[in-house]
Amino acid sequence: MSKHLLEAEGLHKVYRTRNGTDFTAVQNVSFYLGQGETLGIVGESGSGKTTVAKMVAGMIPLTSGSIILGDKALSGTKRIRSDKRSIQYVFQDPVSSLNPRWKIRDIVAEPLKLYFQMNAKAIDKRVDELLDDVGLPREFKSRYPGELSGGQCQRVGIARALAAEPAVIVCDEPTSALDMTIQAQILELLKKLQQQKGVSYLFIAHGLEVIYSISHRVMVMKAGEVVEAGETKQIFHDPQHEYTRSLIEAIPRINIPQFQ
Ligand SMILES: Nc1ncnc2c1ncn2[C@@H]1O[C@H](COP(=O)(O)OP(=O)(O)OP(=O)(O)O)[C@@H](O)[C@H]1O
Repeated sequence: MSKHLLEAEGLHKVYRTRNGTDFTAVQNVSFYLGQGETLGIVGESGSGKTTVAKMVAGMIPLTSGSIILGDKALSGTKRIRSDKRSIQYVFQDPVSSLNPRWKIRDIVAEPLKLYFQMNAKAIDKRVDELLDDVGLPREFKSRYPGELSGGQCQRVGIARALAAEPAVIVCDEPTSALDMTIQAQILELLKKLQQQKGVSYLFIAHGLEVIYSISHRVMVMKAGEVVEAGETKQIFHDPQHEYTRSLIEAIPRINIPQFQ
């Protein structure tokens, strides 16, 4: 049995590019995630964050390395249903991550049908509860994604992830397509849901300011490697690496009043 809920060891990803050459996107990345904890993964564009996130979620194969959830080693992409259920993904673009031809009811009900034996009445009740959980009116059930704002679509994406009752939700820049006020509301919602349900987040972000308030620990990536990892406060107040310092300097101070 592993010590933590999730342990990733020596993750390595080599992509075969279109011109037939190999490109190493992620090298020797290791981290752990405790139950009810948030690990923020931060780094500039192309640093390998999404590649790590997708390997953890079983969406792309690992070139090498291991991922252990609880006491179980997870295979790359050929995961059994219960392992797929345990790690859910919230995407960066809330609108395009939802099927435009499906009503909100059907989108949120999909994991319920896939993972749990529930009758139609129970599904309807659970969809209502999930919409309540993410702060959306129940009437939205009969709407389509195109009739909702970006922030509302992201709430639907979160409800869909929660429907699977996962141990871990990978949040891949879930607020970067949203404006500042909506960003803050979604972060608050994710924090509230974590307190209520004890779910763990792997939270990907470009900049440190987004993850300051939500992450217990932070892992900084650059060019496919981890340059620094530690408690959020330590990373902000006593960064050890020049690259981390440059990310901190890039933050407009007004965005994180607690940090001043
Ligand atoms: N399918 C692929 N084939 C080839 N190279 C890829 C593929 N997917 C990603 N890459 C490359 O791997 C590197 C890491 O990409 P990744 O998307 O993981 O970075 P990221 O840190 O999430 O970036 P962003 O913040 O822009 O999403 C990049 O150089 C990217 O071009």
